[in-house]
Parts: sequence; structure tokens; C-alpha cells
Amino acid sequence: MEAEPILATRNLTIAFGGFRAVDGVSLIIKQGTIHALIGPNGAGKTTCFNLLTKFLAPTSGSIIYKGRDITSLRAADIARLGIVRSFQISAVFPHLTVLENVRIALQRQRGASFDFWRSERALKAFDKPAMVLLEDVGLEDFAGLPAGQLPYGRKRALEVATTLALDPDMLLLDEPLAGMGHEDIQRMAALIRHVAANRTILMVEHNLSVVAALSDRISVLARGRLLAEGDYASISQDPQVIEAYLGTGHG
Ligand SMILES: Nc1ncnc2c1ncn2[C@@H]1O[C@H](COP(=O)(O)OP(=O)(O)OP(=O)(O)O)[C@@H](O)[C@H]1O
Repeated sequence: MEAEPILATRNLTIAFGGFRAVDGVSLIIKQGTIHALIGPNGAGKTTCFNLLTKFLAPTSGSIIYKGRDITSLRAADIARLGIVRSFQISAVFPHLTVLENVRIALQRQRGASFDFWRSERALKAFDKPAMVLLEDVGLEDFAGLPAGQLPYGRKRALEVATTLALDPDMLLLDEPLAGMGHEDIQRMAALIRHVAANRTILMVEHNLSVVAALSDRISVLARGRLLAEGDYASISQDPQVIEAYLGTGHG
């Protein structure tokens, strides 16, 4: 059965002065897929991502989520609808333990009041679901460690756990593998695949071999425009895509 679109854009455009960083981009992201947004440096990926996550407002065009026009909604509104961005906003509190970080994220999600979350008993009620989330991201052995002491790759796994605490239908990942060594890359790639089991993932990512391994569908941007879309086998054969990458001495 063909998956339904969960998120779509129609002619999404943003101009800075006269320069169109994202220019008439129409994307369709299907429910339950891992979708990657790639392209050479300066292609407009981050800007497009910022439009989808409401960090920027488009000059024209629209964004549709589950059939509803969300173009004019704010970041907090879309989070409530189930679209959550990881990695740039997910603060990790370094002096709190790994478990406490996830517990706080869960408390926020459930809208617990300040008085409520001062009570030790109420806090403990979140320990179990927090542990389940830690197990989900492979951090159960680190639960008691101050988050600031986690190695970099594990810290990013913790960010995934705090993001999952918001119970998103759609997870937007901004360069999830950036700055990671080989082992962390493999672990994060497996984690993305794992959390994608019952969610939709959109990621901007430069690591093309992981994009190839993980993505159901890939959209290629170049100079603000959508150049090609398809699975890795088809886009990697596309002469325009090859030229766009070679033209910048990239990838
Ligand atoms: N606020 C802004 N004002 C003016 N120009 C901008 C602004 N934000 C982005 N741009 C320009 O838009 C273009 C696209 O930038 P963007 O960061 O989205 O590209 P990218 O594909 O994410 O690149 P990279 O892979 O290098 O991160 C670039 O030419 C950039 O200089």
C-alpha cells in the first residue's frame, strides 16, 4: 500500500533581500519513511529545515502536515501536533544525571506543575518510563552518570531520548551524524533506524553512505531548488545531481 504523505510543501520559498535561499520547493514526505534532504554546501538544506521547523517564516508557499495547512503556526504549535526537531534545541542539563534529563523531558510533556514536580514521589513516577526511553536509545548503563560526562556520541543519543519523550509522530534531525567518529556514526545510524520503526524521520545529512543505507527517499537540493527526488540508486545516477556535487568539489 502506498504510504500517505505526512508532510508536504508547496512552492516553499524564502528570499533574503533578492536572494532565494529556498526557491519553489515542493516536497512530499510519506508517513513512516526515512526521508533525507541532501545537497552541496549552500544548497538551502538548513534554510529549508528551518522553514519546516518554524525557525523561519517563508516568503511564499505553504507547508501541509497531515492534511492541515501549518504554514502560519509557530514552533511550539507544531510540536504539539507531533513534529519535533532534535539536536539544535534539545538542551542537555550537564549537572543532572542522564536519567534526570529524560525525566524532566517527560514531566514537561505531561505538563506537570512546578509543585507537582517538587514532590519526590511524583518524580519517581517518571523513573520507569524514563528508563524505558534510555533503553530505547541504548543508554541504560549510563542512567546515573551526570549528562555532562557522557561522550559526545552518547550525548546525542540522550538528545534523541529527550526528543522521544515528547512522543513525536515526525522527527526532524539536523545533521545527526555531524562531528561523530566511525563507531558513533554506526550506533546513531542504528538508533535512527530503530526510532523510525513507528515514526517518520526527515533528516538533513552530509554523510552520503549513511543516507544511502537509511533513507527510503531522498530529495536533492541545489541552489535553493529541488533538483531530484527518489531512492539512492536513482538520484546517485542522475546527471544533474552528479554535476551539482562535482561542481562544488563535494562528495
Ligand atoms: N539569513 C540569511 N540571510 C542571507 N542569506 C542567507 C541566510 N541564511 C542562509 N542564507 C544563504 O542561503 C544559502 C543556503 O544556505 P543554507 O545554510 O540553507 O545551505 P545548506 O544547504 O544548509 O549548506 P551547508 O551544507 O553548507 O550547511 C547560502 O547561500 C546562504 O549564504
